[in-house]
Amino acid sequence: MVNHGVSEKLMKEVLEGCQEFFNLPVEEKMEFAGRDIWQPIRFGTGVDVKVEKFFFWRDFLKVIVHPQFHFPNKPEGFSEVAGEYCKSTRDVTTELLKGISKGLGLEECYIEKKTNFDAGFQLFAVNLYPPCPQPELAIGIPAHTDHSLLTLLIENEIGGLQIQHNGEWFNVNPVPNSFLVNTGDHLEILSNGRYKSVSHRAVVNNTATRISIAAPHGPSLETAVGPAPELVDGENGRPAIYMPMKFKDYLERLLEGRPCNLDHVRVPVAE
Ligand SMILES: O=C(O)CCC(=O)C(=O)O
Ligand SMILES: [Fe+2]
Repeated sequence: MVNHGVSEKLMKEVLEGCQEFFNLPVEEKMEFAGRDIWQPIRFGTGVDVKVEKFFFWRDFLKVIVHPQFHFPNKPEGFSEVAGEYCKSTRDVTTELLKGISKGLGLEECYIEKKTNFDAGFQLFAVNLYPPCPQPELAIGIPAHTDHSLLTLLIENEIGGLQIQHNGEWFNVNPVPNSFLVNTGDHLEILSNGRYKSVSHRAVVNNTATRISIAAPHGPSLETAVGPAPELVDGENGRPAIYMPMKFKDYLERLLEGRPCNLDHVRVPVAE
């Protein structure tokens, strides 16, 4: 997505801030280490975690930035830049959700209202993928779908993101100053399958460090989103294909590490 109104300067500054954060001494970053997904600021280093035959070749920083804004207090000035950036992605997402609501034949604020978006759960999730000597033996992030309604992603100019379409993987080439918008599980649920949650992954390379910042925007934690009744018509072959689940519970299921969380809420199809 281009012409989104977020300044090139802000995007550059936030990427630089992330680089400076990862450049901090390990001890300082480890102050934020943790496994609890509800910890507001969480740093992790995945380089030595073994998953089947592959290694997760990335470090990450995950921060809960909405409904309450949290942020590491270093490097200096990073929190202010990130605060402005998070607000900008929220504004862009709100506009997109309005357009999507209208496109589905619903009232403009439909998705915002149904998901209690004003109190929506938003993360600032940064991934740093260092060069990997044997990229074919590692993965940055394995195939997954995002839990959100929409995720806005920016990256430095090093490719690595791939999306799956009809069973095949395609490279997403970085377009400067653009957002890559991924549709997430909750848009698929709310639209009763009209929007598909995109399966994606990140691969690594042996030459350059890649940084990506994902901004997943979701419903409020207390809201259970189900298919919009307006988009369900059981008698005409469009039954509800998902069941509502409170977003907080949905996120907790992520801990089970299933590749596709939508399976938890799919309505079983009668034989
Ligand atoms: O690094 C990327 O491009 C993908 C990141 C991602 O999918 C995520 O953080 O959910
Ligand atoms: Fe993702």
